[in-house]
Amino acid sequence: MSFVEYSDCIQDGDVAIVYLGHESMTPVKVKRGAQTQTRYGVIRHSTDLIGQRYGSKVTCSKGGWVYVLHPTPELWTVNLPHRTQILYTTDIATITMMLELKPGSVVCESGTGSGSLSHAILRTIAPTGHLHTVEFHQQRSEKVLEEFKEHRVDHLVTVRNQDACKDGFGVTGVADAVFLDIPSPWEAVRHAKAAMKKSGGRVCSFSPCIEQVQKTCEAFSDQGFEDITSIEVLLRVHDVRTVYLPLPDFGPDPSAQIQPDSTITPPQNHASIAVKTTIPPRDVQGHTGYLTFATKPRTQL
Ligand SMILES: C[S@@+](CC[C@H](N)C(=O)[O-])C[C@H]1O[C@@H](n2cnc3c(N)ncnc32)[C@H](O)[C@@H]1O
Repeated sequence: MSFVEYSDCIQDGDVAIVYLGHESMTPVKVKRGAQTQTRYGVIRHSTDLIGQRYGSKVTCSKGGWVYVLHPTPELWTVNLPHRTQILYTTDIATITMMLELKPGSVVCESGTGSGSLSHAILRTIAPTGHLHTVEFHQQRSEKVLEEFKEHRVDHLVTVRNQDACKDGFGVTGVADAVFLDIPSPWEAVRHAKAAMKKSGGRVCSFSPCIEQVQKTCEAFSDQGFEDITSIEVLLRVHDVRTVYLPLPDFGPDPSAQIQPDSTITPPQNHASIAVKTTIPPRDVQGHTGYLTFATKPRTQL
C-alpha cells in the first residue's frame, strides 16, 4: 500500500480505512497480532485484515461488518487527525487544476499543517515530482513526516522546519508552483518567486479574510506576478428526488380530423407523471477562504 500507488491486498504495516457506515470511518495501522475495537466488535488484524483484498467486507466479532478501503488523499482528508485547520477536497481540486499540477511537477508549500493538501499534491505529482513543504511548528513538521513515511510517500517530499516568511522554502529556481496557507502570505511572496523556475509558473494563496487577500494581491503585483485572480469555491450538493408533475391538458387536437368517438377515454383531470429531478440546497455551505492565483512570467534573459 502507498498513497500514490494501488495494491490489491492488505499487508502488515499498511494504513487502511475502516468504513463503518455513512459519515463513519476510521484509519487503522495494520499490525500482525493487533486488534481494533469497533461498535460492531473486534477486528483481528492477522486473520481479518492481512491478506484480504482492499474493498472486502470484514465481519467483526459481534457479527456486524465493515468495509476495509485502500487509503486515498480524499479519504485521508476526511479521516486525518486534525492538528490545524485543513483544506478540503472542493478547494484542493481547484488548487490542483489552477496550479496546473501533473506528474513530475515540483511544488513548494507552506504551512504543511496537518498535511491534508500535501497528500493530494503528492498523489498528483508522483512518481517523478517533488514537494518541498515548510512548517515552522516543530512537532507538526515531525508528525507529518512520520505520516508521510507510514503512507510510503516520503521519497517524494522534503519537510523543512523553518519560517517561510523569514527563510523561504530552502530551494531556488526549481518550483513549477507554490502554495501558501499561512496567516501572512504577503511576507512569503518574494521567497515564493525565488523558489520558482526562471521559466515561470503558478502560485496560489489561501486566506479566510479579504484583508489578507488585498495585501497578498499587492505583494504579487509588486513582485511582478501577472494574471492575479481571487476566487471563492462554494459547493452545492443537489438532492435527487422524485416529484409528480401534472400532465398538461391541451384540449382536443385541432389538426386531427377525427370525428368525436365515444369509445376514446378523455384524459383524466388530475393525471400526473413521476419524474426524477434535483433540488438545490437551501443553505450554501459556509465560507472556507479565498484562493488567490497568479502567474510568474518567464524571466527575460
Ligand atoms: C492552516 S494550517 C495549513 C493546513 C494545510 N494546508 C492542510 O491542508 O493541512 C497553517 C500552518 O501554517 C503554519 N505556519 C504559519 N505561519 C508559518 C510560517 N511563516 N512558516 C511556516 N509555517 C507557518 C502553522 O504552524 C500551521 O501549521
